[in-house]
Amino acid sequence: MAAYEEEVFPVGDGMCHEGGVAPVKARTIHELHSLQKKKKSAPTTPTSASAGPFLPTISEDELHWLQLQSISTSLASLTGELGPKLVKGDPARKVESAAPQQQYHQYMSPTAIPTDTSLKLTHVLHNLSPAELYEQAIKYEKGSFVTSSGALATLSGAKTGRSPKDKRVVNDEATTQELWWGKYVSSRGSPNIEMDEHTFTLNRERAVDYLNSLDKVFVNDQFLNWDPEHRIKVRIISARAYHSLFMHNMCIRPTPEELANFGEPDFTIYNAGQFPCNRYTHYMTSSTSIDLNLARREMVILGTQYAGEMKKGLFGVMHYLMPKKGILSLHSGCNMGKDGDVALFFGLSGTGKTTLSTDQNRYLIGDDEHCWSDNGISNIEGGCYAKCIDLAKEKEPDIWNAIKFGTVLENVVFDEHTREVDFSDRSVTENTRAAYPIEYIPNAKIPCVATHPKNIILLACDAFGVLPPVSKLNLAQTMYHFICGYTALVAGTEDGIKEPQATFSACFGAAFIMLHPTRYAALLAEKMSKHGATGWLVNTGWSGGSYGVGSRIKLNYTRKIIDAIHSGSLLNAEYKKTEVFGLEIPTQVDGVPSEILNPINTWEDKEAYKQTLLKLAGLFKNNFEVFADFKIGEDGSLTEQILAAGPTF
Ligand SMILES: Nc1ncnc2c1ncn2[C@@H]1O[C@H](COP(=O)(O)OP(=O)(O)OP(=O)(O)O)[C@@H](O)[C@H]1O
Ligand SMILES: O=C([O-])CC(=O)C(=O)O
Ligand SMILES: [Ca+2]
Ligand SMILES: [Mn+2]
Repeated sequence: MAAYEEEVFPVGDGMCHEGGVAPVKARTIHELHSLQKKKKSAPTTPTSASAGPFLPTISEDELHWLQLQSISTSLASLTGELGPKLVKGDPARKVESAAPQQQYHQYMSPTAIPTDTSLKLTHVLHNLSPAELYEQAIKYEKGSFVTSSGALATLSGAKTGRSPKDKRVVNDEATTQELWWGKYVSSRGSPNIEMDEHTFTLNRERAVDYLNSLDKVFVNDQFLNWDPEHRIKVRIISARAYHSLFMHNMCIRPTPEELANFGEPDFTIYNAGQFPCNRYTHYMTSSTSIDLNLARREMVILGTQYAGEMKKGLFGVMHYLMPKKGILSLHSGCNMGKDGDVALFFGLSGTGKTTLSTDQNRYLIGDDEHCWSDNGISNIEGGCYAKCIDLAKEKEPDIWNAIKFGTVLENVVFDEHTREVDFSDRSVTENTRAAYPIEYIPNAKIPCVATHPKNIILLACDAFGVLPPVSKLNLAQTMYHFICGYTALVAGTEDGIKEPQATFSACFGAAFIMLHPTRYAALLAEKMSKHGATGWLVNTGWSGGSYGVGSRIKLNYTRKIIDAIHSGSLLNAEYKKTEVFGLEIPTQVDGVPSEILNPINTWEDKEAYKQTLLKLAGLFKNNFEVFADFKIGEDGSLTEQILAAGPTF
């Protein structure tokens, strides 16, 4: 009581103090604000072994100067004009003090002629932290909100998925020989449609001009591939905080020391997604263009703001660079058991790579993109990209809990007042996504590397409902199904689609591969036999009938099947061979009703089952015809076996 009275009625200096606490140590509001911020540190991906203290060898001013010089060079036109005049920091923060020469950097070419662009200042927001990017997004980007769990909800605009038909690759002296070229996009064909160097330059100029016309650009300098021996330095220049935060989460984040020593990037993305390409430009068939120039090591994005375009664009680059070194790049998830057994999860979009590699009983190495080298497996990325349509806390607790501060939530719908997300709402798109740093999964293994895999799990979401929930594959069958890359989903949003749509996508990722599929297949066969890995085919799709009659296999059953693969118990189970596809199916799996293991048991109409099975077998046969002429590996001896591993009917 006495103490309380003393606070309210202070005695001593005779002045009236409010609350009696020590007064703030500032005399002006400006001074007060300057007290609020401490010296900044760069956000990083944690490394298990501490990198040691950051000991800069040059001053911070010099470092910023060098970084701006490098970025100005990236943004300079190829015509030899002046590069943009760059300054670090938010344009909303005034740069009044110090002489302008010390403030900005500009790329100078000897013959440079000033242009209006080269006279203005562009602010560079270089490797901002998630908090800074949140502020940028919320202040300046319509459709950006903090959700009740702290994630940043954003809209990707008109495009809510990738645009494979708008991808172009420069056909030059080197690539004309090396790449797997296609003329048009089909689900089974090559994704690489050519463009020439000149047209690339036109689109590059368009993107660079757009970016240089802005008051500010975001620049991310980051890494790909957790194997230090094969790491790639990437720079992403973009116009939206959403894009910068997405890549911050998805690529590997440098330590302050690594950022100081970053130097020049190995690959640069110019993301001018808000600005369309010019439809009158040669090779353009829409207002969207995603252009890859492997010689220049550059990618240009025009006319789409979907962030997955950057993620998968870089994946394509890895699919080119890695096989050149004998390293296999894989569209797969990866996790590791407590005893060190490693599993890969292959599968097309929506088949369960992220869901099944995120397992509370195992260490997560990565959910989507890996390399298999002589050193073992390494994740390419620093984050995960989970589908979140119908996400439920009980079924996928780790993914649910990862949707917190720092996570980008794309195209979800939320309560306007509470900001609670309704994961079942498909109003914007079916393809709602969460992008979060990998360390948001509690049992992620950092660094994200592992030994050679013991199990290779091929995931197919078979909406025809005729593939068994699990089958054991021999090497030839594994190769056959890897080359086929089958899945069949039902487009949930489109009216009237009752029939499942079969998709065959070579190597479970034809949209991203750069070389002929047999090149990757040969590497997989070589590595699987060398390291003695076992292949499995897991159907995460329909049971008890096709889509419309049956239902999707319970996630809980699929998890039990995966558990039995990991533990080794399924390897020693009793097997029966199926007709047509010749798949070895177990008679029993712990925690799974035995009758569902052979799909015919779950179909009421056995005749319909047989017809559907033959129909799917026919689709497999047609698809494989284009690969029948190719030899796999040096002597091609595996080719005959692979051809024989398909369905017979
Ligand atoms: N039995 C099942 N097994 C796996 N996933 C299931 C199952 N039943 C339903 N699902 C749902 O299917 C979806 C699988 O999506 P997931 O994000 O794992 O795809 P992905 O293979 O990682 O695709 P992408 O390459 O596009 O990221 C999830 O939404 C998951 O909840
Ligand atoms: O790239 C995307 O948009 C999502 C993804 O992982 C895939 O489709 O394989
Ligand atoms: Ca995924
Ligand atoms: Mn993917």
